Amino acid sequence: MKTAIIYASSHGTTAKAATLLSEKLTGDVTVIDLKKTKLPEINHYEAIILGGSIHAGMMQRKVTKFIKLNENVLMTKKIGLFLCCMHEGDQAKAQFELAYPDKLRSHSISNSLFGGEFIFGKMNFLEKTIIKKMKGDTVDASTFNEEALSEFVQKFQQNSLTV
Ligand SMILES: Cc1cc2nc3c(=O)[nH]c(=O)nc-3n(C[C@H](O)[C@H](O)[C@H](O)COP(=O)(O)O)c2cc1C
Repeated sequence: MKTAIIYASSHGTTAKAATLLSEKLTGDVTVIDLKKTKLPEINHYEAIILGGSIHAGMMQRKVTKFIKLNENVLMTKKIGLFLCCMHEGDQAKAQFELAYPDKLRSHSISNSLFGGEFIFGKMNFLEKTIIKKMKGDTVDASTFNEEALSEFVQKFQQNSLTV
């Protein structure tokens, strides 16, 4: 099965998740960074995995725009959706629901939250100020969840055989 992992990442967490996914998935997998490839051609892929992260409540516009432009084609593919963010529980779930349209979420065969990372060395001054105020310090933190990523892969592969 030809699969494309299409993502946008601000500080590298989603990029790391995309690479890990490509290593764990079987078959022919291509990783596409929307910062480098603005209008990827997706017709020849049977499966598409979309990923982004949350900054100030919103997923990257590059991902949202890609979804809008390809809405109809995406509904003909096997779809996986993931999100990286630091909020957990209901807040994370609400962010996920805001990031991906209803129609695409219902159509997806696997979707998950992979947690996130605060890497102060990669933040600009404004970002550092915002996160320091919110968090109370400038210590790097990670909730990145490789187990959730492996479960996502398992479900994606299992369901792609039946759908
Ligand atoms: C300036 C800034 C704002 C953020 N805002 C949110 C937010 O609103 N909700 C959330 O859950 N995580 C938030 N995060 C955490 C990011 O989602 C997390 O750092 C994620 O790992 C970023 O992934 P990326 O490097 O692929 O962009 C924020 C991080 C930064 C630096």
